[in-house]
Amino acid sequence: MPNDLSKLFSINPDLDRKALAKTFKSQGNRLQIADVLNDKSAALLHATLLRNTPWGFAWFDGTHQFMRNEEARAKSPQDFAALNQSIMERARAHYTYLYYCYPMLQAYLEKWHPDHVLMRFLEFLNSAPMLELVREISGLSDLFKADAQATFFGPSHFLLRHSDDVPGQHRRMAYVFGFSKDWREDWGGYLQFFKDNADMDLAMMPRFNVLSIFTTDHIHSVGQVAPFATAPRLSITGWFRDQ
Ligand SMILES: O=C(O)CCC(=O)C(=O)O
Ligand SMILES: [Fe+2]
Repeated sequence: MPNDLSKLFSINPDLDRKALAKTFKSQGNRLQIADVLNDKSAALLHATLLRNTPWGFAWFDGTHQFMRNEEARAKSPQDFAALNQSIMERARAHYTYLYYCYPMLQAYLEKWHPDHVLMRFLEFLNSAPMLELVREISGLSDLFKADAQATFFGPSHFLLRHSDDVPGQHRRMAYVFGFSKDWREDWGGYLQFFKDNADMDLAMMPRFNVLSIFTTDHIHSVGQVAPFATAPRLSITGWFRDQ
C-alpha cells in the first residue's frame, strides 16, 4: 500500500474482531461496526462528502439512471420537479430509488477527478488491511475487491425494498460506511431488513464512522428520509466480491 494512503486512512486498531465476528454470525450475517476508522479518517471523509463532492443524481426507471453534476446544474427547477414526479409515480407500484450519487468506481476508471479524496478511499477499500478486516469478521476468506459509490440521501430520498444478489455480479458482501452525524430516530433513512412475513427484522440507524455489512441474501431498503431532516444521510457503499 502506498505511504500516502496509510497516512490518509486507517482502521481503528482497537476493534475486537473476534467479538464482532460472533455478533455478525448471531445477527444472521449482518453487523454494524462502531468507530470503524480512526477519527482523522472519518472526519476527512465526512468533510469531503458534505462539502467537496460533485454529486450527481441517481434514480431507477427500469434501469439505473445517473445524471452527472455538470448536467444536473444545467437543469431547471421545472425539469427536476417533472423527474421527481415521475419517480414518485413509479414508486407507487414498482421498485425505484432516488438519491444524490458519486459513482466512485466509474469516476476512478474514467479519471473524472483523479486527485479526489474519494479516489484514495476506493484504493484503501481495496487494500489488504480493509479486505482482511471484512474477511476476518465475515469468515468469507475469498473476498478480494470492492466497488463503491458515495451517496447523499437528502429529504424525501429513498431506496425501495430489494435484494443485492444480481446474477453474474459476484457480490458476496454488501457494505455501507456511514458518515451521518447526529441522526434522529424520527428522520427515517434507516437501513432496514425484512422477514418473509414483511415484519422488519433489524434496522440500522445512520451514524457517523460506522461500517454496516451484510451478505447479499437479505431483502432490505433505505427508508425515506423525512422532509424535515436537517442533515443528510452520507455514505460510501458497494459490495465486496469474490471474483
Ligand atoms: O445505503 C444503504 O444503507 C444501503 C444501500 C443499498 O442497499 C444499495 O445500494 O443497494
Ligand atoms: Fe442494497
